[in-house]
Amino acid sequence: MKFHKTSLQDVALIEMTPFGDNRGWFARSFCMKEFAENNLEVSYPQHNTGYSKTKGTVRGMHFQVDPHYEVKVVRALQGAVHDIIVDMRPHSSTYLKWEGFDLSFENGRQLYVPRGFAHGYQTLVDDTQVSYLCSAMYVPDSNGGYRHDDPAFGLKWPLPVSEMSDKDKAWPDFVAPEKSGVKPSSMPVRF
Ligand SMILES: Cc1cn([C@H]2C[C@H](O)[C@@H](COP(=O)(O)OP(=O)(O)O[C@H]3O[C@@H](C)C(=O)[C@@H](O)[C@H]3O)O2)c(=O)[nH]c1=O
Repeated sequence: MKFHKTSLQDVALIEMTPFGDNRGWFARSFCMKEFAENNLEVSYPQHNTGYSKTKGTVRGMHFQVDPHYEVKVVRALQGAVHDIIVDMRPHSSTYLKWEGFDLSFENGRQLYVPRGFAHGYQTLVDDTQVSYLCSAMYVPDSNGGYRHDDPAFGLKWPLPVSEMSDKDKAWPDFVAPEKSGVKPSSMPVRF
């Protein structure tokens, strides 16, 4: 596997190393040893899959709050997505910065999303499956989110939005705690 740095602190873009033959190919998608050598989380008690029917579907921007905050390792098992993450860690050098990544079945790329990031994606084709390893169990009460079009972030999505959950339409505006003086418990990482 190859591990690439990105513009965001602690984020990695991971490429598989496929071994091709007459049947197709084989590749490692997770390796405890290689992740550990790259200082990445190695324990993932949950492995989730989300299927979206329609091109343009947006899910996000999601996180779980501390202490249930989680690393996610995201990839497209089928189809393609534009995946966006926002660094919500107040003490990070890339606090409130974001970056988008194209993840597809064809390119096999995986995105390593550290604890303290908001995460979302838009499907680029119909019938897309996204899989992600999670380093923490799902805890409904610790779920948080921001809207995909929150003006505080100015995220650029490649397509018009076709589908979205009611929950994702209703997330409140992000207000920077350092500006408002309010230190919300709904930040992924507590202030
Ligand atoms: C995430 C999750 C959801 N659920 C349930 C809750 C709900 O009834 C149903 C659908 O949940 P959601 O609407 O939150 O699914 P979805 O919008 O696909 O949520 C996912 O979005 C992407 C962007 C992420 O980053 C993921 O961590 C996750 O939050 O599944 C679980 O039982 N376990 C889980 O781990």
